[in-house]
Amino acid sequence: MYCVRQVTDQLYWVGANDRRLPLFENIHPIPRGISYNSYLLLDEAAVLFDTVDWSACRQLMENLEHLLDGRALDYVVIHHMEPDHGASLQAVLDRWPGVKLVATAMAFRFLDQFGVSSAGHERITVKDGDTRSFGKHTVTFLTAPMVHWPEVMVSFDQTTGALFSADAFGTFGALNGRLFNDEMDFDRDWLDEARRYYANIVGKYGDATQTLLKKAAALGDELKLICPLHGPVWRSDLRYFLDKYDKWSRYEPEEKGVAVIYGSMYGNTEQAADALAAALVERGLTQVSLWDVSSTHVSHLISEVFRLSHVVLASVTYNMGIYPPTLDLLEDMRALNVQNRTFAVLENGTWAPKSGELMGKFVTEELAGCTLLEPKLTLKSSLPAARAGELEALADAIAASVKGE
Ligand SMILES: Cc1cc2nc3c(=O)[nH]c(=O)nc-3n(C[C@H](O)[C@H](O)[C@H](O)COP(=O)(O)O)c2cc1C
Repeated sequence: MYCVRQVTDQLYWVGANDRRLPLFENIHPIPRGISYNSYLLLDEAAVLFDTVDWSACRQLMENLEHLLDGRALDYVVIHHMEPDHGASLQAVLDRWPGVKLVATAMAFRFLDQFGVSSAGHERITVKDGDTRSFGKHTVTFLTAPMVHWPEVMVSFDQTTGALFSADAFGTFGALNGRLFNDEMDFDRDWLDEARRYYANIVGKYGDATQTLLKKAAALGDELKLICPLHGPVWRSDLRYFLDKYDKWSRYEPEEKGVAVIYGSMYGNTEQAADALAAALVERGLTQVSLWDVSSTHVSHLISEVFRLSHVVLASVTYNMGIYPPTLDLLEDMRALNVQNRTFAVLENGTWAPKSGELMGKFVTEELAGCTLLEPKLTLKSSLPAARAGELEALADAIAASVKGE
């Protein structure tokens, strides 16, 4: 059975949802699933913008058969050759032997590398700024290198104002019938997953995203729709999501607040982290969150670090080093280019506490624009009530920094 949504008079969403995939990129948990968006333009030419993951191929084909209704598919525009969008290309090429391919030179190279057999299909190589008319609709192709992969391009339909934005503006989560941002409470139900998607999938490439945002800004009021490869289509309040992307890609926090992330084996570090979080809330901070590094997937922690201005890392000492899950988080922050955050550290050790010094060094030497607040709080196995004043002093320093005092 087909499942399509009309986007504009001649444009249709023909993608599919996957609610069975446990891990996106075999890394990131997606308990709410994922959508693979694909779009069909039925103008004088029938144009497919991207395909879907192999798991969603059958749905894509049924959607296309339904809408084409015996008519041939004329073009496939490939914005991104990653297999979650390119894997079903072969089935489309085999089904419509006359279909022509439109992509960047690098995307065609990747297509060959992934083993897609396109013999007999005309290849139209496009460069940044090239334009093509498909009938009433004239589309401009804009390269967006490293907005995830180097071959990426986006395209802009001048007629409808639709930006096919590839992985930019994507979101984790299956669509479940709702396609447009105004059919859902995005801020309540989707923003956290959108941020987690951005931070972990695109987050490393803030500069590339900024370049794309400038191209989008140059479109001005002509930009009416954003059609990403995952998640909702934006047809209203575009500024809201463009502003989020602007903040995230500048590595600016969305909120002034503190993520307290602790690594603890026997509960003593956890207890101190709990007390610190409570002390921060008592000082009037409303954005305080507390996370166990061992039981929270690192993708959520990265997302929280992108959201908030301050991070407290509380970690036991482990073989004279940082607790391994906390070290993983720090390394992920470095890999994803986390910048411009204020950190505080709390360490624990029974015979030679060392994790605080190492975390402080990592933050100041490995993460661009990040600063370390004093004092560092050192626990020797546990924090006795008699030392509560030291925890209060750390809370004072963090709260003052958050409030900009
Ligand atoms: C495998 C292992 C290695 C450890 N290495 C160190 C160490 O190098 N230095 C130290 O002071 N404590 C070390 N510890 C002890 C813990 O850091 C310490 O007991 C801490 O208080 C535990 O805090 P928790 O109750 O939050 O788990 C180690 C513990 C384990 C299990």
